[in-house]
Amino acid sequence: MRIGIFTSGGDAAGMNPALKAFVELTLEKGWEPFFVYNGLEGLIDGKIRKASYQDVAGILHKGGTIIKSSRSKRFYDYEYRKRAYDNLKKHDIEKIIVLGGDGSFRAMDVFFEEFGVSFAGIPVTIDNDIYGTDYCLGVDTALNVIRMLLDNIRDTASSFGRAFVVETMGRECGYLALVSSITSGAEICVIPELDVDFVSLKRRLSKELASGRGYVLAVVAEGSNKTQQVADFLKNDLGMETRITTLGHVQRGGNPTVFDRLMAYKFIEFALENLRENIHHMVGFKDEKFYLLPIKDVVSHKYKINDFLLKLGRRMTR
Ligand SMILES: Nc1ncnc2c1ncn2[C@@H]1O[C@H](COP(=O)(O)OP(=O)(O)O)[C@@H](O)[C@H]1O
Ligand SMILES: O=P(O)(O)OC[C@H]1O[C@](O)(COP(=O)(O)O)[C@@H](O)[C@@H]1O
Repeated sequence: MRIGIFTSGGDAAGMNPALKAFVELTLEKGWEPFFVYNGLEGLIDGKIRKASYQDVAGILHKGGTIIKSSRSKRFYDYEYRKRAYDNLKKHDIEKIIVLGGDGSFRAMDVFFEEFGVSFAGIPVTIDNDIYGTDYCLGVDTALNVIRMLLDNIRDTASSFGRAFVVETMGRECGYLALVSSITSGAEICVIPELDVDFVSLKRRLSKELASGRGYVLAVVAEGSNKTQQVADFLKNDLGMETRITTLGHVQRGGNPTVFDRLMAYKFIEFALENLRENIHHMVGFKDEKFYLLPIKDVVSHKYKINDFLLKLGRRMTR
C-alpha cells in the first residue's frame, strides 16, 4: 500500500518526529511511504516523492517541518483539488496522513467527499485549539519556549521594578496564555475565555505593590485584543513603568520536547493502525487514550479549555 503524508497550516515542533515515525513504521509494515512537499500547495503542484530512511535521519530534534508547510488559496477551488487528486493517482497513493489543524482537516474532508481519498488527520498546532482532543502535537514545546521567555522577562522586570505585558499567540484560543500564566506565576492573565475585572485587579495589585511587590507580569492572549489596554492599565492605574513584549513566531520554533517526540510516535502509530478504507477522521487524544473522531464533528464544534484550568486562571483576572 502507498501512503502519503503532508504538513499543513502553522508548523509546530513534533512534525519532524511524526515524519520520522511515519517513514519507519510504514516501512516496517511493508508499505510505501510518500512525502508531499509544501502542504496543499505541493499536492496541487505534484511535489510528491517516495520517502526513505535517509530522508528522516537526523531530524528528530528539529523544529518546523523538513517537508515544508503552506496555507493555500488555490485549494478552495475545485479545479485545483482535481489537479491534486490526479497527482495522487499518478503515484497510486491510496491514503493520506495530514499533520495540521482543523483548517487542513476541513480541506481534506472536502477532498474526501469529492474523490474518496481516505485520510487520518493528526492534530498539530501550538494553539491547542482543536475540538475533540485534549492535546495537539507541538503545544508542549511551545509552552516550554514561552516558559523560558517568561523566565527571562521576569529577570529584567524584577531588576527594573517594571510591569511587563507579554502577548502570546493562539488565535482565538487562550490556552497558551492560560497555561503559561499558571506555570510562570504571572500576576495577570487575559484570555478570550475569561472576563477581566480591572477594578478588582487595581485593588489587589495596589495592595501587593504597597506591601513590597517589585514588579508585575501580565500574560495576554493575542485573541483577546487587550494587550494595549492592559499596558495602559498598568501605566495609568498602577503608575508602573510598563513594557510590551509580543512573543510572535519564536513560539513556533525550537527543538521538540521529549513529550512531543513521544506523542508524535504514538499519534502516527495509532493513525497507521486505523488507516482503513473510508476513514476521514482525526486521531484525538482524550482522557489519556487515542481514538477516532469524524472530521465533520471536529469542525462543527468549538474547542473549550477545561474548567479546572479556567478556575486557576480566573484568580489572575481580578
Ligand atoms: N473549506 C475548505 N475548502 C478547501 N480548503 C480549505 C478549506 N478550509 C481550509 N482549507 C485549506 O486548508 C489550509 C490550512 O488551513 P489553516 O486554517 O490555514 O491551517 P490549520 O490547518 O493550521 O488550521 C488553508 O490554507 C486552505 O488551503
Ligand atoms: O504564521 P502566520 O501565518 O503569521 O500565522 C500566525 C498564526 O499561526 C499560529 O501560530 C498557529 O496557527 P495554526 O496552527 O492554526 O496555523 C497562530 O497562533 C497564529 O495566530
